[in-house]
Amino acid sequence: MISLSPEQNEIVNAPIGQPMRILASAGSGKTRVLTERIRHILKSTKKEGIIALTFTNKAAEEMQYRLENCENIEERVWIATIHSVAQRVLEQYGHTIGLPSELQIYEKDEDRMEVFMQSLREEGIDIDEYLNVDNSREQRNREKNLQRYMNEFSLIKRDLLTEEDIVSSHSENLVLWEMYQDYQNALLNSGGIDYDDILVYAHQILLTHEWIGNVYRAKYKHVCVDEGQDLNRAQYEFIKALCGETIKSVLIVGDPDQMIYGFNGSSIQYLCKQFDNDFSPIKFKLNKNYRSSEAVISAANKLKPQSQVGHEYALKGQLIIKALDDENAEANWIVEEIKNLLHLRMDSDIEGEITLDKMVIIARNRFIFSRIEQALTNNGIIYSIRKGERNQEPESLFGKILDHAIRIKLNSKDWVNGKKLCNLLNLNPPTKWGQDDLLNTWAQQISTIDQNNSDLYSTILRSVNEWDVSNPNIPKFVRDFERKLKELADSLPINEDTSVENPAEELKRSLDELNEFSESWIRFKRKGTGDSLSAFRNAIALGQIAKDVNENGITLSTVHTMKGLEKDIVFLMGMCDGVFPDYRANTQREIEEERNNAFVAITRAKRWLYITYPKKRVMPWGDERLQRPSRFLVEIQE
Ligand SMILES: Nc1ncnc2c1ncn2[C@@H]1O[C@H](COP(=O)(O)OP(=O)(O)OP(=O)(O)O)[C@@H](O)[C@H]1O
Repeated sequence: MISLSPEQNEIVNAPIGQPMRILASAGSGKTRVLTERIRHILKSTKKEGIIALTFTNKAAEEMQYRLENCENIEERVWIATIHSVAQRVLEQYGHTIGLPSELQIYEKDEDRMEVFMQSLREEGIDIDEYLNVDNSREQRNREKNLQRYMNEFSLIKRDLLTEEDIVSSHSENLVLWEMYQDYQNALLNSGGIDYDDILVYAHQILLTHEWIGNVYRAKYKHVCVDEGQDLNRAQYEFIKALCGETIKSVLIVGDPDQMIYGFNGSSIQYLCKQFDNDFSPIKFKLNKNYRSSEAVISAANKLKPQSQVGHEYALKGQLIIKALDDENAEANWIVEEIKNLLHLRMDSDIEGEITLDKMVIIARNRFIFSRIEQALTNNGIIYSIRKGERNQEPESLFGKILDHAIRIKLNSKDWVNGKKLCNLLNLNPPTKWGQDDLLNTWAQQISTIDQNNSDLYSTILRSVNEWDVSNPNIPKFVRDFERKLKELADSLPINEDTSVENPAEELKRSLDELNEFSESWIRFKRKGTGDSLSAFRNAIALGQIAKDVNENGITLSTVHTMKGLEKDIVFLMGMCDGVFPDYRANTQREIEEERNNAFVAITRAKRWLYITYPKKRVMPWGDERLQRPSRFLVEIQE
């Protein structure tokens, strides 16, 4: 167990009951201090509960893991993302503001747009006129305008804007607020809400029903918030409403230099100003980097002058910068370097053997990885890509049918998924949505259609229809269908013609997805946050029970998915202007956020940092373009 520094200790052992704000630089031990503080509160108070709010599900799991050995941890500490806590408020108290009890989250953009468009069509509205599309023949214009409105709606929710705000800020489009209301009604008429609504409605519930906030406040007397620099207004106001007038023991920790969610409405002003105004906290600072070597800290300080100091025992480490002829040369050079490192095996800078799991390749965006993936594969080097937390769509027909059927079971008004299911199975969609018996009716229809596996598909619908939504018997479903799918596999003719759609592959994918479904259910039950089908479905939609990434081999990660994590050896690739900073960043504020991204990327390194860029890149249409090194790289080299 590493001992805490005097500065860290002061925070962990500060008197309990007062608001605290910690501004701390990369690698200065924020996460450690936060977990130790929670441990301290648990020990020092008898029964009081703590809500610990994280930014990602992964960070919540990590904190859970670190606090595992605390007594009564499950009962006393609620560790979750802000969205998960808000979702729980909705599940339990949504009815108090007129929301249906089985709320469906439309997590995909395409579904939200479809719900909106269909409701306009039903009202007999001329969509092109409504969306202000000049040329009605241009489908692309319509989609672009629609996407623009969807972004506006998102912004309204993330910034908690009111009608007056909209009217004063959008004088060129006075109907925006009306359109927003149309969109909200369209969602609710389909029995659903969107991702941003979770916070908006939960906030509204807490503001309008003091007693509901009191239910939480009776149990939880302390609130801790991680990654405070990434809060947007809706998130901040939700936390504030959760604390109400009574919770004063609020600790917020963050690093303004690591704010990288501006596209999500984040602003450092909630951490740096608003919290100050609302809570008058005691303030702390941590700027000693315990993670990185001198070489890494020096590079970080070039980007963010005086942001951090190294600690007494920081190793020298190394920074290697390399310009390569083109993207292939860059990928090959990195792969050769990885091989050299593996060959080296030991070095006094690195604890233990140098292995692939001690390395990460970071890029500004995932499109940069195509060459390096190819080069790693060609050299037989195992790698995995860290994915974001959003839900993965099923791919097999079996998986898709199951997914849509579950949504219909939960919400028979969900014509978006209902129609998709009808399309998949060649069924006629009903003229009216919302009847309880849809799945059974479709199951009967399929039985009469002559198509491959119709028996299997109708049985899926029937089985899902029979589930008790408050506690579905999913293990039995999994057992039954595992057997059925295996029987189908056994009956396949041998020597399948692989030039046509391969049924063996499709069956394998179906079984894999059934297995994933089963594992998700087990993880959901283990979390203990509910038993119902709707809680399960929403946990999937919010990525709360996503499978851990397989971190075998070397990791490839974008800056955003590497946030909060660390590795001994970091390769930062594709470091040319246009990629990093991203070509769309034009304003001063956007460029500063790109700088934050670069700062996050390099401070992931514990010991050795490699930065590379190609001197030319081939554009998708074949042109070769000369590249300039990233302006951030130039600064680091100065
Ligand atoms: N007092 C300490 N002594 C030695 N090592 C420490 C100390 N405090 C933290 N560390 C180590 O420093 C590293 C960074 O700590 P941590 O991840 O908590 O920092 P952080 O501030 O959350 O980082 P970031 O914001 O950059 O993600 C970890 O490896 C941690 O174990």
